Amino acid sequence: MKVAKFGGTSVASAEQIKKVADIVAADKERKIVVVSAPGKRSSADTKVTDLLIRLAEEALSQGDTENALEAVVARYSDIATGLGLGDDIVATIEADLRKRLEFDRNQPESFIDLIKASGEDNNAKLIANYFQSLGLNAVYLNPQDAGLYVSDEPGNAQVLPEAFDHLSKLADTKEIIVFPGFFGYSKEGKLVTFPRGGSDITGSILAAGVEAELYENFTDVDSVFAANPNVVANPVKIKRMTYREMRELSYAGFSVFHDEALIPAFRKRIPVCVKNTNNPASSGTMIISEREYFLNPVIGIAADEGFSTIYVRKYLMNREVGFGRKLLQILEDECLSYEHIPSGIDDTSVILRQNQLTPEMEARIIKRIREELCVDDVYVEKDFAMVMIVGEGMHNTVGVSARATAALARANVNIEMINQGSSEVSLVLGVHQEDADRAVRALYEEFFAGAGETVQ
Ligand SMILES: Nc1ncnc2c1ncn2[C@@H]1O[C@H](COP(=O)(O)OP(=O)(O)O)[C@@H](O)[C@H]1O
Ligand SMILES: N[C@@H](CC(=O)OP(=O)(O)O)C(=O)O
Repeated sequence: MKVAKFGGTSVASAEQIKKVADIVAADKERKIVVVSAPGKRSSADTKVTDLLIRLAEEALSQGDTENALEAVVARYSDIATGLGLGDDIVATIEADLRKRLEFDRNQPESFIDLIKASGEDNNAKLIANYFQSLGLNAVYLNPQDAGLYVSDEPGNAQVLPEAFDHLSKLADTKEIIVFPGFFGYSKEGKLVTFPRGGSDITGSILAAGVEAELYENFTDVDSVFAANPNVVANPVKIKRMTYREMRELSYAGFSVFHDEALIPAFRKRIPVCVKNTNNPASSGTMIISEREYFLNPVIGIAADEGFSTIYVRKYLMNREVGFGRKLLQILEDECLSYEHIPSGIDDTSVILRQNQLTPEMEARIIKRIREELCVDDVYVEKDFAMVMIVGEGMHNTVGVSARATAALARANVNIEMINQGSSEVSLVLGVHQEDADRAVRALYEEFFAGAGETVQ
């Protein structure tokens, strides 16, 4: 059995959904089909998920929900017409949305989750309906009925271990199951969404649950490339990569596959294949446990923006037992997660996602660190990007860091931070945000110039 997930671009229009049906019908092993909400039809378009967030926010601020609701219904109506489906399905979708808008708004985050998850839920119903109209033996399945239980963290759900047992029962299905991505239910029956882009996570959880032979992730590019194609022109295609290479690269900015989606597939050793809905004949990228890496020590270069550094200096920090624990305790008290902690003798920098630091939070953290840890200096610097060079071959190849730093020097990019060693497969370079694209291009040129069309 294969689990096939189709991303927002693959289900953005009737034309795209017809391609999805062809792909599903072409292989009888494709028994579980996970779908996203309709995504962008062009770069200027708006994803249905974003239209739904707007709708939820209008409702919460007692604004004009009718226009916002119309914009969502119009997307489904266009799709239904293009697929030759009757008006019933659109009426069902509109009624569903109106019903959701009546739910309790006292917990705004849960209310937003309920509205935004309707994008996937209604699309799955519509696509199941379309498959049936083609004579395919297909059914829509709701995540609650399937037992996809998750933690009650709105917009940030994590799968609960018992979900896998429930989902394993789907392995016997005779029908093609059309399953909405992006959300599950808490044990108390509350709908909770995964982080944005989380339909990839649903697909991986299902693939692990049924122990699929393959998890296919259909998107709008022929493969994972060695660098973001929006930054580097015609980057080389990656044929094979390991779970940990993909996890590091997607964490660091390869938005083609969600970084949290690797873990369920990895634990059950389910191979993942990233493929193109617009060109299914192309072999795509296989993500597997191990690969040979004699061709190039590096497999990809990614960059992600929006990081801040809390810089702390205290003379004799190295001798103060418990300093690191106390510093991290302050972050824990304030519910802040961090990404890296490069340290010197008398200094340490805590790098964290900037979106966690409101001005009030920043002022409170600085005050607490200064007063409770009696430091000589503490301040926050903003707008950093983390550039990550990733490859299984890096740890036993001499000179990767030297090549990387020399390439950045030639491109006149100042390196603010280097973190190497904790991960065997990556090197992280902190640079100013405005230098990030230049850094990626310089590193790509250094490691991939003349590499041909594909790597590994
Ligand atoms: N290294 C990369 N390789 C391939 N695509 C990438 C990479 N980095 C970023 N992307 C972007 O990811 C996009 C696909 O992801 P996404 O838009 O989330 O697709 P979907 O709608 O299928 O979920 C591609 O169109 C491409 O612009
Ligand atoms: N629709 C959700 C979940 C998702 O995975 O979408 P996509 O497949 O378009 O990345 C989002 O936009 O976040």
